[in-house]
Amino acid sequence: MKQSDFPLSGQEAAGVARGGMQVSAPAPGWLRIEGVNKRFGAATVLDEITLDVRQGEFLCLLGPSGCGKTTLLRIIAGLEKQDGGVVLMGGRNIGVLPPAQRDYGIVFQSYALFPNLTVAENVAYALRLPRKEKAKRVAQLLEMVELDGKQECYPAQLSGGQQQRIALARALATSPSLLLLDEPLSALDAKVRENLRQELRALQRKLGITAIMVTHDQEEALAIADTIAVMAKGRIEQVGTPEQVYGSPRTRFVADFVGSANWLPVRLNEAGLATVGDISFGHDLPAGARTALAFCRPEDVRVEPHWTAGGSMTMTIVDRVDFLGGVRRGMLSLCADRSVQLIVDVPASEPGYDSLQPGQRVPVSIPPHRVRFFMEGAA
Ligand SMILES: Nc1ncnc2c1ncn2[C@@H]1O[C@H](COP(=O)(O)OP(=O)(O)OP(=O)(O)O)[C@@H](O)[C@H]1O
Repeated sequence: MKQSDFPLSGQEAAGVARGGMQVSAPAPGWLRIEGVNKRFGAATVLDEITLDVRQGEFLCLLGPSGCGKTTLLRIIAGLEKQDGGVVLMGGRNIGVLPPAQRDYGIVFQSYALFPNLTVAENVAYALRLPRKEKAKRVAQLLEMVELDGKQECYPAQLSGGQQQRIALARALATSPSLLLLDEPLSALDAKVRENLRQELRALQRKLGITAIMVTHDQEEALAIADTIAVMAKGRIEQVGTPEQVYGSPRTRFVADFVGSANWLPVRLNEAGLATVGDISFGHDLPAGARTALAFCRPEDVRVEPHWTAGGSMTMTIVDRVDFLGGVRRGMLSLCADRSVQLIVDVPASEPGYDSLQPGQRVPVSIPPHRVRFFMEGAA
């Protein structure tokens, strides 16, 4: 990663200016992916991926279409062969084993159930047990996914959400150590998707199983994961908790992909303070830098009831207001420089904000401690 990819604020900025961040190496995970590469023809799809997953952790691989998430999951599963690097599970090099000898269950977006087999036969597919024990285990698994009584149904007789629960029961049938999930909720409608997401998380916690889920949906990843690995163009941009990747993105890509972002072009004024238009953030930029991009989230911007000149407050013009349910999203521009735009989220239920109208002038403030600086031109 280039030095300029790091956001710069306070101590961090000082650290970078002194010649690079001091990052202590994390302890290797229970599942360790080390230096994994993959090419398809001339295209590099995975570029030196290194990732550690703790036992019992729920990790989401999050990124836009084509960034290599599914390929990485398939390499862990042994459904695709890496060109370089290793995959270790509990210290064992599973990267050289065929899929059947790796200890995992997998769920795909398309359910991948056998249409000509009953629910019970689908769930029991991988079970090598005597008949009676098999029936008992199937009943137990169906109870676990709240589909007891559906043993004799065929997949086509079930809803999408129910079919995905069956696929989950089948993946868990042999009590694997690892659960791999490839966009398992993408084909479902919003309400079913949200319910199943919560149930999946509750079940994963209850069983204590390690889970890796591929998704391109940042809201889903934020809601379900212990840890998110944000990917772009075959590389990992950041690994962190949902709070870390949302609140302290390390690259501009992560800031833009996980949630909405405000980017304000700041420059040093004569007093050495970072300013944009008539706002001053009261921060020094990193040594040597005269310009940077100030980043903050829409909910960090405050619409103020009264105008006070100076500091982190500025007068803006409301260009547009969208009602998004829980929040109203205002698109504003600075009166001092109309080319600088701000996205502002205000709680829809708060009195006063429902009267925000296009063309209106409103004072807003951006608390300096909510702002992070990125070098201009960084990825
Ligand atoms: N078997 C294959 N042969 C050739 N190219 C492939 C193959 N599988 C994947 N790719 C290419 O590799 C890149 C990464 O694909 P991958 O499916 O891993 O991405 P992804 O992040 O999971 O995206 P999506 O969410 O769209 O599936 C894409 O450009 C894809 O077209």
